[in-house]
Amino acid sequence: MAPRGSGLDWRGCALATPPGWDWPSAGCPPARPLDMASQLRLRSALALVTGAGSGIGRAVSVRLAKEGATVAACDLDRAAACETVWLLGGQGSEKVAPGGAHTAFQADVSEAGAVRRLLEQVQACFSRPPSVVVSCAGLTRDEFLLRMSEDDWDRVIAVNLKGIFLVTQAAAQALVSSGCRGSIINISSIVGKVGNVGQTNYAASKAGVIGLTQTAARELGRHGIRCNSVLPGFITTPMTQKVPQKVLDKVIGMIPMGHLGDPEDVADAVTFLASEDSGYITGASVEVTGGLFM
Ligand SMILES: CCCCCCCCCCCCCC(=O)CC(=O)SCCNC(=O)CCNC(=O)[C@H](O)C(C)(C)COP(=O)(O)OP(=O)(O)OC[C@H]1O[C@@H](n2cnc3c(N)ncnc32)[C@H](O)[C@@H]1OP(=O)(O)O
Ligand SMILES: NC(=O)C1=CN([C@@H]2O[C@H](COP(=O)(O)OP(=O)(O)OC[C@H]3O[C@@H](n4cnc5c(N)ncnc54)[C@H](O)[C@@H]3O)[C@@H](O)[C@H]2O)C=CC1
Repeated sequence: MAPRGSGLDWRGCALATPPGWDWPSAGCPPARPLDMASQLRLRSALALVTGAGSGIGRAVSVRLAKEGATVAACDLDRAAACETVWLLGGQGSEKVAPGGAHTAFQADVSEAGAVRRLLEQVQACFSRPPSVVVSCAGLTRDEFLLRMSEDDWDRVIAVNLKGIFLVTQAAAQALVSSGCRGSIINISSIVGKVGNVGQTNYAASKAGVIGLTQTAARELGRHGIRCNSVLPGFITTPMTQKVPQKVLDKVIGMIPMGHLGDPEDVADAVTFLASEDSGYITGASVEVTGGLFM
């Protein structure tokens, strides 16, 4: 906590003051009463993160935990989810998880039964539904339209769109039946807004996520459940490693901020939407793109 009269705000950032100005200790503006506990915007939250085993989902898990949330880290890849929990300092897997510890779960979000079991396991482990739900699980199967297979279309839609439908529905059902408020954040993509060569399947799935989330926001607002989409641009993760270098070189030149984003850039936006700092925001699409395709 910044001492009174230090010219620093409640976060310890320098206040914009005229040169030579010295905050009179009695006269400085009331800093937001802040102790360590109130710095933790999510200290009472249970957060379910899908796709938590890599890239953006892992960064989201780390950031939410830093803000005090208990994280249920879910991934198709159990080992990757456990590695994320280890990074958070948690011990468990759903078999031995002590209540409250960060915990790893395995599920294929494209399968209805797996998602139903996931929400059952999370509630059995923590005796409550997750009040923060972040759907990061996703994949690409890029190909030109003229050559794209039905399987490439089906798998991308199943994971990226149906998976978010299943997780959003199961989480909302648990929250509504328990009378709990919540914040659901679905990871779309700027591709869902503008399309992209080689991604008819992926673009359709991500555009669908936006419409799904806006509709969920309309239906769930009355229950105190907010639903928002985040639309990242090119973010450095294993997913973008597959992009041909010549395409990557071209797109970097199109980004007003001149560089690719990091998973932590997305995690910061997600954490804002998860917290009460965004308490009157629902149905929004938040672009984290460095200005690409603004
Ligand atoms: C003028 C360039 C503008 C680039 C704009 C790109 C904007 C993308 C923003 C995305 C931000 C969010 C990303 C996200 O949500 C996470 C992801 O989805 S990461 C994966 C993104 N995927 C792609 O961008 C597709 C990349 N392309 C490919 O994987 C392969 O090209 C493909 C499998 C589709 C076909 O492979 P192949 O048959 O081997 O053809 P080439 O690779 O040789 O390409 C032929 C030709 O087409 C050009 N090209 C390919 N992809 C793109 C593209 N996305 N945008 C523009 N041009 C593309 C490629 O450069 C070649 O051009 P030549 O002039 O013939 O060299
Ligand atoms: N990296 C980027 O530039 C961008 C990524 N996104 C989106 O962000 C999300 C996370 O992507 P990244 O972290 O970059 O990718 P990533 O490939 O690093 O991580 C994706 C994670 O999802 C998991 N997953 C895949 N299919 C699953 C399934 N059926 N069930 C459960 N988990 C599954 C994978 O195991 C992996 O751990 C995705 O939805 C992606 O579409 C959106 C815009 C840009």
